[in-house]
Amino acid sequence: MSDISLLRAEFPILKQTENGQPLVYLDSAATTQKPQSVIDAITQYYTQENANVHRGVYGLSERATEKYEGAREKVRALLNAKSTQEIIFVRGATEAINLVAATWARDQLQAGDEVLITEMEHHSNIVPWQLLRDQLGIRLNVLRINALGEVCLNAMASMLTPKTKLVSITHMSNALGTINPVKEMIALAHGVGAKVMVDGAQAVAHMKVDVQDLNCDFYAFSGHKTYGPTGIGVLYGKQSLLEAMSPYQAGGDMIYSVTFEKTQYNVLPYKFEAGTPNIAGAIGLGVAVDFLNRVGQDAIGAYEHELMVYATEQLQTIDGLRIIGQAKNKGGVVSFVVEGVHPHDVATLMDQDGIAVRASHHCAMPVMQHFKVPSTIRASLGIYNNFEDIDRLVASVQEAIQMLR
Ligand SMILES: Cc1ncc(COP(=O)(O)O)c(CNc2co[nH]c2=O)c1O
Repeated sequence: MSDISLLRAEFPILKQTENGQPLVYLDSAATTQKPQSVIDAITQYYTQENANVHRGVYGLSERATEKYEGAREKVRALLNAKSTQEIIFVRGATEAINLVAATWARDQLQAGDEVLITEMEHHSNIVPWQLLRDQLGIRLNVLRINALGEVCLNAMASMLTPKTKLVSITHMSNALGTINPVKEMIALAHGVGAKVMVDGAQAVAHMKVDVQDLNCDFYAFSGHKTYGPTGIGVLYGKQSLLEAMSPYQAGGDMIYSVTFEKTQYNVLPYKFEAGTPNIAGAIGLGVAVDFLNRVGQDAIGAYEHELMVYATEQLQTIDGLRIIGQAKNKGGVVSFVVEGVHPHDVATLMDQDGIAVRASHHCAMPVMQHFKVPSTIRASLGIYNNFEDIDRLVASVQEAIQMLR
């Protein structure tokens, strides 16, 4: 692992204090902080390269297009997709999932067909399928989690039927930290002819993702959770599926020719990128990919795992504290509740100590229902966190509890 103190120095926001204390940022599952290289790339685009892409026949536009499409190639390589035609820029994982629901699913599913999700999904991978259930009459099945926050492959196999047309699963839970055995889950789903969407929002920044090795049909992630800017994300889709899908949004750039009688759509990936894209966001994402490649996704995940294990051990010494989510295969997320005190009150007091954690249902209300809690306090890790951050977290939790009890 690269020198963490040198890596921390690349993140300007970490130099500031919060309530008079050095900031300890432990909410990277919500959004990661941004390295100076990403910030500089966006500034450089707007100060030296800004022009609309794909249509200008002048140098500025050609350079902007080269940067934009260069970012797409970086994402292709990061995911090991076969072609840049399989890389669609969207706003984030939410839009990626909604795009598949609005196109592939609406094209392919009919009343009585089944979609399988897990109990640990983020709302962005629950509600789109509920809308289709209510509109198309499909059946939405839920693979339950166990007391540790894990799914069971045998239980999944027993839920798959010839009517299961889509399995949509998170690679890593934002609320529990559970890392799912997605490669095995994909193979099971393909065994009954179902396609698989993987929500990779919490994975790409923490582990190497190879979409060809996984053999997933769709893969989604958000740029802002991978050290990139907000408003840019990626949908990967197998080219054969994307070619057959109806367009998602209609307008400029997604067309080849338009008459009032008929429109011929553009080729991939542009068929799914209507209107002026988030050019600066894509360029920033490309530089974030450079950062991930320089540090190494698996190295980041291994370091965060060490911090997570240390944080779990230290927090578990606190009377009345219960860790929510103790999967054997777990990423850099520690969710917990404390007997007799509300998570929001604890997190509010922790903010006074300069500690930034999330107290919420984390857009995973079914997970909260499963564990019979209204919300949890969640510390989620990024490459810039260190063991001192964990020590300050634990001390602040202890102090908050003493004040509240
Ligand atoms: C697993 C998962 N899927 C999808 C999303 C949606 O991503 P977006 O489209 O970029 O918003 C999130 C966001 N998770 C969180 C956002 O804020 N706190 C979180 O835990 C997520 O954690």
